Amino acid sequence: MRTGTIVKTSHLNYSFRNGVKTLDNVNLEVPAGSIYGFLGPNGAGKTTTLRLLLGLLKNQEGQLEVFGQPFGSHRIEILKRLGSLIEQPSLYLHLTARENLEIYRLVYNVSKARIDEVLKLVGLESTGKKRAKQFSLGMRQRLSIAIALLHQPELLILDEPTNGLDPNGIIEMRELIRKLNSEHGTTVIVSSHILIEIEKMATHVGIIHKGRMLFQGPLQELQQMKTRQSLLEIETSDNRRALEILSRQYNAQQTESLIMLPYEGKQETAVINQLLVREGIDVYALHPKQSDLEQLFIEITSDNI
Ligand SMILES: Nc1ncnc2c1ncn2[C@@H]1O[C@H](COP(=O)(O)OP(=O)(O)OP(=O)(O)O)[C@@H](O)[C@H]1O
Repeated sequence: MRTGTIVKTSHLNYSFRNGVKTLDNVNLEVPAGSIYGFLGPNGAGKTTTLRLLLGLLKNQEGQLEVFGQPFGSHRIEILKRLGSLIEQPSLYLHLTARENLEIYRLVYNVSKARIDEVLKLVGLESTGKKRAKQFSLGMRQRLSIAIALLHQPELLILDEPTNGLDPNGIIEMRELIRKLNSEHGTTVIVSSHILIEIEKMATHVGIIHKGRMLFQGPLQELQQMKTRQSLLEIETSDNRRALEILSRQYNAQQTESLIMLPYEGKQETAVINQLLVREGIDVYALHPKQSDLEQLFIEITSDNI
């Protein structure tokens, strides 16, 4: 298995014709052997980034490296080593899974035996004479992945592979991704707009929002950040004394003009206010502060996207 970084982008910028920056300085780093969850709300720029990685869009600005090689000058070599499912799968619906694979086998020039291997890998080995048009969406997705796996790619790029799948289909897709990664050492980049989905399978996470990366790192790091509470910023007539009083009960800290402590909810804010007022301190502001990331989680986990 490869070690190091398998995909690296530096200062990637991209604008469609309207002049709006769809990607703004995107620095992606995908470790070899990882399941890299590429997370962001709809329209964040995930597909655009992945299309650039596959050469489906012409790079405008910044560097793209895959397998340690610059994409521009090594396009064909790179594409031979990766597989992808980025648009609707193009399957022959009147053909069986095996027949579909047979067509692509000839395109990729791989052995017949590989068809059995990939069918087994994606769990479609017993679909027999069933035609693809009789398949569920999940089965079609898995057949598309089987096609993408025919040439044994080291890197698999999947754009929202669970979109439209039923709960069972989602679980099967997740298990397939995990298996490919753990048993075959395939590095997988998988995009999604659903935080819990990424948390269930990714080893590393990149979060993109409005074309900008807000977080990138191991999943554990993200989880630590998530549990970190928001801060309550307090401004008073006498911050020095207020700090003294609050420090008796809270983990309070002072910056130049503010006191900050972990935000625990509105009720707690009222208690803090009373405490200070009782001590004769005027409270000018009590302001819960949300980080960009926390705001993003709210957007990602809200139902309306
Ligand atoms: N061909 C295009 N021409 C103009 N604007 C585009 C085009 N493709 C995408 N966009 C815009 O670029 C932005 C990013 O789109 P992109 O498809 O990369 O987002 P995404 O994160 O993959 O979200 P989704 O899951 O909705 O596809 C969006 O505002 C989208 O409307």
